[in-house]
Amino acid sequence: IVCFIGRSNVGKSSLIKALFSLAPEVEVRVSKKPGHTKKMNFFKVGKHFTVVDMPGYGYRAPEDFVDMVETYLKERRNLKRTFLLVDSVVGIQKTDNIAIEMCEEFALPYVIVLTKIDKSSKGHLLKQVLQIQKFVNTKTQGCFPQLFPVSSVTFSGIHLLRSFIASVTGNLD
Ligand SMILES: Nc1nc2c(ncn2[C@@H]2O[C@H](COP(=O)(O)OP(=O)(O)OP(=O)(O)O)[C@@H](O)[C@H]2O)c(=O)[nH]1
Ligand SMILES: [Mg+2]
Repeated sequence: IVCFIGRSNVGKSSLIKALFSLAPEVEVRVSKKPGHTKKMNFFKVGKHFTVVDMPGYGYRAPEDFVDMVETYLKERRNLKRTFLLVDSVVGIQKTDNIAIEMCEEFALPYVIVLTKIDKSSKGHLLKQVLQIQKFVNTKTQGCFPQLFPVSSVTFSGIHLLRSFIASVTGNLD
């Protein structure tokens, strides 16, 4: 199992949709309104692999978010990796820090994915990437050292992330 967490509207559902665009049995709902995903959604991919789309935290998050998500992340034994999505336009926000602290506290192996890279200029993106990379290198323990910048609109970075997920879940063919 791998799961995707991040602030409301950061692009979790869109990313899952982009990653599994080749697997038509995976049907992901995306909405313009933040706070769209209210429950944890489980998508079975193949026989041995499940993806979890989590509700977003922050703005218009469901009230039981903390209970639902924290409890899940804390107790899930076969959770292979947690993908923590950060909006590349605005970088790491307060609520992202809370999620990062939660991953650190539960000693979850997690990976930071930068979303919506089509929205900012190359220069702005580079600045955010360097800043977040420095944060990862100096302030985190459980975070994978490489960032994955992606766009669900242009599909930039999607192939690499898909391969990474395949390798951590043992689904490489
Ligand atoms: N430009 C751009 N827009 C994106 C990208 N990914 C998502 N969006 C837009 O961002 C909005 C939110 O996307 P969702 O995938 O629903 O976000 P979410 O994180 O699942 O949101 P919640 O379910 O509310 O937590 C939608 O309007 C998407 O079209 C991207 O890579 N580039
Ligand atoms: Mg969603």
